[in-house]
Amino acid sequence: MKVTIVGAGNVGATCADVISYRGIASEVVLLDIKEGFAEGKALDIMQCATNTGFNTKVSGVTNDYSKTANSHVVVVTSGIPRKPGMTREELIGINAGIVKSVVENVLKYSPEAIILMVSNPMDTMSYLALKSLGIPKNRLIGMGGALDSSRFRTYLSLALDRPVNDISAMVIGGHGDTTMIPLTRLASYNGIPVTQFLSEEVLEKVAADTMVGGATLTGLLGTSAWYAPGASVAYIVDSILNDQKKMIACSVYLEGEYGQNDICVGVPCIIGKNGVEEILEIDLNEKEKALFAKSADAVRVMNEALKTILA
Ligand SMILES: NC(=O)C1=CN([C@@H]2O[C@H](COP(=O)(O)OP(=O)(O)OC[C@H]3O[C@@H](n4cnc5c(N)ncnc54)[C@H](O)[C@@H]3O)[C@@H](O)[C@H]2O)C=CC1
Ligand SMILES: O=C([O-])CC(=O)C(=O)O
Repeated sequence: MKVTIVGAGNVGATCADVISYRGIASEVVLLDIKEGFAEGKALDIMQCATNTGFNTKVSGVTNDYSKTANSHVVVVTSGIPRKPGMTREELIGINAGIVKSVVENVLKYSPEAIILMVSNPMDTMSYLALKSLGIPKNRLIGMGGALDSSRFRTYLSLALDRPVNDISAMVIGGHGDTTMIPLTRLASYNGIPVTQFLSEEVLEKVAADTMVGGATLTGLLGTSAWYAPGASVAYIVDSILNDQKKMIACSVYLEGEYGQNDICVGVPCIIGKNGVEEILEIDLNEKEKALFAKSADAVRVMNEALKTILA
């Protein structure tokens, strides 16, 4: 199976690395506009093969979309990342134009591909890609909830001082500092609600830390994170290519689910060989429903901004 990753920067190269060493795809193509950059990253990753034991073929190209032909999955990481003090939403002016031209080129050579959107502001970039390409909605997946949920689980694990893989928890809503909704009420430690172990005050701090998880890392690193984002993309690609039907919170197009229409925002989905195979409508309480509606409103404001930016 072939995976193309557009943007060979921090996130794109990490995706290629994780997908390769875990043997998720047989072929990975990295594409970037910077001359020679994707070629260099691909060679470097390929030269890990003997010492980490994978056989994935990794290649890099400078802006030559013909080399991406017939990809099963295309991951879009092209665009600028934020700097400390910025929001993801501030990236829209530059990233909207990049994402639009990238996905149009991608589709020319891989008309059946499932597109995995990473570039920020991710919910709006997902909406932009879906609307400008007119592809079926099951083929457009925005990556945000997988990462936000892994951060939520990490902070819960630190608060509980228990192994992270014993913890189950999910973040839905927009992929923004103020739009994420960590579902604390439903988080569990081996099936036992975490509310039995952690005080309300601690849980509130865990939720707040999760929401600004990306901003915290941006402050520490000077640019946004890449290891966990790359691993989160690989997790979704694995579920698609190996038809694992994992339940993953992803930004997908809603038509009535959760009371929302004509928007891409994070909800629990079943991800398999057809991309988004099902949207799960879980029971939210009144407070969670109100947060979800507010989150969707904020994403909608960004979607509206596309009209002026791309005019
Ligand atoms: N959805 C999510 O959870 C996450 C989203 N992101 C977003 O992913 C994007 C990439 O982040 P990084 O990899 O850290 O940035 P980066 O700057 O390291 O890499 C971006 C790459 O895109 C390339 N690029 C720019 N325009 C292009 C075009 N037209 N065609 C092909 N390549 C092009 C650049 O040359 C650069 O190599 C950012 O928008 C960032 O905000 C980052 C982490 C998580
Ligand atoms: O924080 C950022 O700008 C990048 C991102 O989306 C994340 O790491 O969650």
